[in-house]
Amino acid sequence: MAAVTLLSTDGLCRHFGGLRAVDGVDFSLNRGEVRAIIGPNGAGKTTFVSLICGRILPSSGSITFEGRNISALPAHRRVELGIAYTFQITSIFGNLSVFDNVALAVQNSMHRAGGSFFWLDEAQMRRRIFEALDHVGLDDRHDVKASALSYGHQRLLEVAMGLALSPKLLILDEPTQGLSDAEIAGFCKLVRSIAEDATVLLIEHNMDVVMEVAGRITVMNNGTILSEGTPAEIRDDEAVQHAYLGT
Ligand SMILES: Nc1ncnc2c1ncn2[C@@H]1O[C@H](COP(=O)(O)OP(=O)(O)OP(=O)(O)O)[C@@H](O)[C@H]1O
Repeated sequence: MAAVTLLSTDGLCRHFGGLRAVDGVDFSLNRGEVRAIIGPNGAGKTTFVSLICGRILPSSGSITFEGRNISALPAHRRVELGIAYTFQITSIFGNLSVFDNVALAVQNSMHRAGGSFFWLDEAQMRRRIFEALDHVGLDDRHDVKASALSYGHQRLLEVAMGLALSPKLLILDEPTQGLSDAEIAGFCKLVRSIAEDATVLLIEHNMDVVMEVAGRITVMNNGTILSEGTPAEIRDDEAVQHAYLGT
């Protein structure tokens, strides 16, 4: 089947004063891919995905999602179009239950998107929340306070908060940071199952995870794309080894 472009960027730049955090990035992501973005600290990975989800706006260049220029749209409009994200910094409310955290994520996007999910009645909303919790394996912990979850489970809760928005594109920023080996193995399985319905873009430092889950890898360095290819191609790429692996 021919690949269909879901998201692309054209000459995308974001400068902070004199610093070119993202510097003329041309990027393309096909529907159904699991794409990893890797690169050394400060390469511009988080800035790049923040531009895609609208947390920050570009200095220049454009972002196209499903054929539509979304460069100037605020984040909540992009959520409405199907772009969901979880970031390194946790967005969980510890004193609320697991269920309520997911409910809040859905309600927030409903509210901010001007009622795009307005058609969801209470039963539908509950179903959607439980589906998301079931997907990450937290359904039996729905009434537990989020602060009582282990760190690994809190990260899964964040993924559930993204999944409950039924995204076409789910962006995960360092999702396995701080997880145990067993939790990381579970996470890899989870990403593969999410990818049955959605496109996944993840920033990941754990190379074992990258090699296992990503169909393709984009390597960033100094705000630009250094290389792109399959895990095998990237592993054998000398420029990547030099810049990223320091060998
Ligand atoms: N809001 C900001 N203001 C000023 N500089 C910033 C800002 N955000 C990021 N930067 C700078 O932009 C560059 C790219 O940062 P970014 O966080 O995107 O890199 P990264 O590849 O995600 O790094 P890491 O792997 O350490 O998370 C860094 O030099 C960083 O200090």
